[in-house]
Amino acid sequence: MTDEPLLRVRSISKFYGNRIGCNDISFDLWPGEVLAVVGESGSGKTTLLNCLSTRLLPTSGTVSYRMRYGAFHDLYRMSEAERRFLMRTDWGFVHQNPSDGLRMTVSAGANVGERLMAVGQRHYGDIRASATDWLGRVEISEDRIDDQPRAFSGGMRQRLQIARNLVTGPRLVFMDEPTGGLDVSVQARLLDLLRGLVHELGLSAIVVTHDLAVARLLSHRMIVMKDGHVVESGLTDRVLDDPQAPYTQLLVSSILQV
Ligand SMILES: Nc1ncnc2c1ncn2[C@@H]1O[C@H](COP(=O)(O)OP(=O)(O)OP(=O)(O)O)[C@@H](O)[C@H]1O
Repeated sequence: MTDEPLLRVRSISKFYGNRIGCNDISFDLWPGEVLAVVGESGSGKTTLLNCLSTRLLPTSGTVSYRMRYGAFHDLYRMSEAERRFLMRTDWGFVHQNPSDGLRMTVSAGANVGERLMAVGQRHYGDIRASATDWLGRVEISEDRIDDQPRAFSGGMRQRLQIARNLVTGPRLVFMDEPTGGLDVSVQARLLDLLRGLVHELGLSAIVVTHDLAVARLLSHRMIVMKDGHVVESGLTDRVLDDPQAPYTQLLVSSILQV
């Protein structure tokens, strides 16, 4: 642990014309910390995640990232090439829909291996060995390495997407509803796996979810959004066990009733 954050987010706002996407969001993300961003549909979670991961240009505000060599860089002042380099090396992005994060018509092994090639690995045997190792870590059996992900179940695809993202040893992973769209039993297994990997690798992550159970299991801290604003933030257990904002109280109680 260092005493400096990995990401500093200051007054990020994104407007779509007159419509608020997200408004005046600030927080620090610390090394090894998992932050959940929760809220109902349309509250601005995806807008915020896309602004933080430089997929969307905010209307105002700054996001700075502590590079491996220690200096903070303003993400929106970097060149496109520098941002792409960060995305390939230091960051991962796990999409809700695995087909957005995988190449569906190349083999599972190649999906994992090509990320290693993108960071400069050239030795075929080493790449194949790392891919095999990572498939094992996400519980995909080795004999599926040459199969294409379109032949996989939804849960397997999502596990493959996770392997593809983690194989390069990123420091920060963005996740957009990583267990959305999966059966409940598949979700539980995936969450367990994710929790183990995040812990083992000491990853920092920002996880967007509308599911408070996902936030509870994965995150240390959470922010609750409504209509583009943060209505409450704090340690996950505190927010869920003792919500202060009326909106969070409603969210927590409505979940408990189902
Ligand atoms: N490309 C866009 N153009 C115009 N308005 C948009 C666009 N994308 C999002 N919005 C609006 O911004 C607000 C926040 O949307 P956002 O998708 O960030 O919410 P969300 O919490 O991620 O919702 P969901 O869980 O349904 O994805 C909504 O009012 C939405 O209609």
